[in-house]
Amino acid sequence: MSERVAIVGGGKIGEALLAGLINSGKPVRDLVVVERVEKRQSELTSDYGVRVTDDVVDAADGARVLFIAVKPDAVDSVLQALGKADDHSDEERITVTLVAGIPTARYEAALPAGSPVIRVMPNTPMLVNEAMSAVSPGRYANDDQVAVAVRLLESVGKVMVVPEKQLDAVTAISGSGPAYFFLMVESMIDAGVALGLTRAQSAELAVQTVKGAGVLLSESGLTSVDLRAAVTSPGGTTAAALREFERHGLRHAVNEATAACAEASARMARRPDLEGSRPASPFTPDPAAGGQ
Ligand SMILES: NC(=O)C1=CN([C@@H]2O[C@H](COP(=O)(O)OP(=O)(O)OC[C@H]3O[C@@H](n4cnc5c(N)ncnc54)[C@H](OP(=O)(O)O)[C@@H]3O)[C@@H](O)[C@H]2O)C=CC1
Ligand SMILES: O=C(O)[C@@H]1CCC=N1
Repeated sequence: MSERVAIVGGGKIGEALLAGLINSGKPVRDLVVVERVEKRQSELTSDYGVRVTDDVVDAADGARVLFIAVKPDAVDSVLQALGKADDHSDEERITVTLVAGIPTARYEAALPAGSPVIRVMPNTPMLVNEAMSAVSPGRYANDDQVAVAVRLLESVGKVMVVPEKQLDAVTAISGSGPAYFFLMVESMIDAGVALGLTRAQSAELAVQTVKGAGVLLSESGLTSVDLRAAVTSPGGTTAAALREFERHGLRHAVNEATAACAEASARMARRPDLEGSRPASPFTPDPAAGGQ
C-alpha cells in the first residue's frame, strides 16, 4: 500500500530518513520534504529526485505520516503551521517526531484535539539502513498507528518500543551514541599515526576494526564481555592496553558522559508553561514529589 510521507526538516536526520526510505524501496513519488534552506532544497532535489517545498501545510495535506526532523527550537513554528492546516485526506495524519527532548504532550497540546503523536529517538546510521530507533506512542496514538510508524522505521533499521520516560536514557545510549564511537575512532587514528602508521593506513585499520567488532557484537550471539575476553590473551598485548583504559577511568567517563547527555535531553522538556504535562523522567526532578 502506498502511503504519502512528509518529512519536515531536510537536515542530517531528515536526509538520513529520506535516503533510508528510498533505499528500502519507498517510491519517491510518495515522499515530500519540507526544507527552508535553499541550498539544501536543491541538494535534496538533485540527489534524490524528491519533491521539496518550504510549505509545511502543503506537505502535510494528504500525508498519512508526517515526520518532524527540525531542531528543537524550530518545533513550535512547525506546530503553529500544522495547527492551522486543513487535512483533506480520509485518514488521520500521524505525527512522528524525531526531535530530541520535547515531550509528546507539547505536540498534542498544539495539534487539533486527539491528534496521534509518536515520539522517536533515531540515530544517523539510518543513512545506511542500520538505525536504532526507540519509539514512544503518545496518548492518542492507537496500535494501528504505532504499527504504521514502526513499519516505516523498520525499513531503515531496528526498532524498540519504550515508554516515553525512558527516552532521555535512550538518547544517551543510541541517539547520541554514534558520536562516541566516531570520537573513539578519531582518537585511534591519531594514535596509530603517533605509532608510525600513515593516516590512511591507520584510518583503514581503525574503521574496519570498529565495523568488524560491531558485526561480531550483533551477529555472534556472544556478549561484549565474552568477545573482549576472546581478544585478551593472558599476559598479552590487549591486557596491557585494557589496563591503561581502566587506569584512566574509561568506565567513569562513559557514565559521566551519558548522564550529561540524558540530563541535556531532560532539560529540553522543562518549560514553565508545560511543567504539568511533561513526562516523568529519572533525570527531571518531580515538583509533586517535593524533591528539588
Ligand atoms: N543528528 C542526529 O544524530 C540526530 C538528531 N535528532 C533530532 O533530529 C532533529 C534534526 O536534527 P539534525 O538533522 O541534526 O538538524 P539539522 O540542523 O541538520 O536539520 C534541520 C533542518 O530543518 C530545517 N528547518 C528548521 N525549521 C524548519 C521549518 N519550519 N521548515 C522547514 N525546514 C526547517 C533547518 O533549517 P535551518 O538551518 O534554517 O533551521 C535544517 O536545514 C533534531 O531535533 C534532533 O534532536 C535525533 C536523533 C539523532
Ligand atoms: O545532539 C543532539 O541533540 C541530537 C539528538 C541525538 C543526537 N543528536
